[in-house]
Amino acid sequence: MDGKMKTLTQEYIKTLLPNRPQDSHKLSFGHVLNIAGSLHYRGAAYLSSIAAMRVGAGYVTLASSPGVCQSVSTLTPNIVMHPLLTRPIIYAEINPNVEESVSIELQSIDTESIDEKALLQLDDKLKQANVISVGSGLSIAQSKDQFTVTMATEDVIAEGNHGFFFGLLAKLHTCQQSVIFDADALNFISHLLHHSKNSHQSIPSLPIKSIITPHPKELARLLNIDVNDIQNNRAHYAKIAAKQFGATVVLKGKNSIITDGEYTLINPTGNSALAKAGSGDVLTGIISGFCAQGVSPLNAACLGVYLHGLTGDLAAKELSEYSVLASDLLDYIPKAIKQLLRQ
Ligand SMILES: NC(=O)C1=CN([C@@H]2O[C@H](COP(=O)(O)OP(=O)(O)OC[C@H]3O[C@@H](n4cnc5c(N)ncnc54)[C@H](OP(=O)(O)O)[C@@H]3O)[C@@H](O)[C@H]2O)[C@@H](O)CC1
Ligand SMILES: Nc1ncnc2c1ncn2[C@@H]1O[C@H](COP(=O)(O)OP(=O)(O)O)[C@@H](O)[C@H]1O
Repeated sequence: MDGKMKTLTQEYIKTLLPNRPQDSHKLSFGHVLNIAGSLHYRGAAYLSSIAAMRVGAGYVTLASSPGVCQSVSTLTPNIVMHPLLTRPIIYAEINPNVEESVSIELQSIDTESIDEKALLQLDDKLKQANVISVGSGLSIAQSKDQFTVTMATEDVIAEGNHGFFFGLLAKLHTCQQSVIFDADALNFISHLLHHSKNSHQSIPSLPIKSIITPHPKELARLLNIDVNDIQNNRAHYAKIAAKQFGATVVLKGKNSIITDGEYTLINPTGNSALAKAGSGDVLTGIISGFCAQGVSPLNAACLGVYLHGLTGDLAAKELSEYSVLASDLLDYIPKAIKQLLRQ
């Protein structure tokens, strides 16, 4: 590939498919550690984990709250669960019937926020995995957004998954494996960069083999610019992000852009069937599954985006662009791979 922007072709994509040696076992095809899901977004953990296995990864571990792990394990026996320590959120409730000075009562509720101590539970898994995906459905909700609080009580308000994520970023910083940052992982980074009270704290740079998969609004948050500017010059801002974060960037949407800052590719596959909640989580799983099999970040991003779009095209042919669900895409991944192999 030269330095100009090229459209991905099926012939080229086929050359990126990893081999399947017969003298092999499950770990020959890689181990994905997927840190995903939260109280409201359990489906994202399922979709991203299964998609990784559907494209050939040999082993997927889902690290999430016990509630998410339980839900996903009822849906599928194929994923290994790593339940993480959670903590209740302390919040203040104001009783309107009494004077405010005496009205604040501390309450606690289990919102499945991951405790910072869970970082210790990840040490071994981070060593075992050869790719880490983080963020699909992780939830950046802070208790402050959910409950009525006063200045006086702000100190005791726990901050959702923010502490856990900040610690994770520090751990991942020196990681040599491919790391895919999706959805709320990107929103956490944006928050740390542009809105955190602690934005004076230096943010660890991303690991050396990072892939970020923003939709346009997520990229707008990361770069702190207007989403319309991004949409009017998608390749330009994707390249800026690649250079700023030292990562391969997948800027999602119709004709997704893939760039590492040097090579820039545009994807021709996909249709409006993919504009359905959860289809981005499927993409993250597909890319991590290819990274697990030893494909480089740029090639895994190209292969993943093309195949995801092709999956949507095949699904729409049978189900219509109206009716495809993100979970249907999982069933069309094998058909899309077979089409690539036939070619
Ligand atoms: N089943 C599950 O468990 C699912 C879980 N999910 C998980 O949910 C979490 C939140 O993810 P999220 O993308 O819904 O929220 P968020 O980043 O706040 O963006 C919302 C706003 O962004 C905009 N916007 C979005 N797309 C855009 C585009 N292409 N181009 C331009 N703008 C775009 C749009 O703003 P508007 O245009 O309305 O101003 C919209 O209101 C995340 O962790 C994800 O993994 C989901 O995958 C769903 C299925
Ligand atoms: N109209 C479209 N044409 C082609 N691809 C699309 C279209 N709409 C969405 N997609 C693709 O679907 C996925 C949506 O991801 P995302 O916006 O993160 O949604 P979610 O968070 O709900 O999963 C991306 O891969 C995007 O490129």
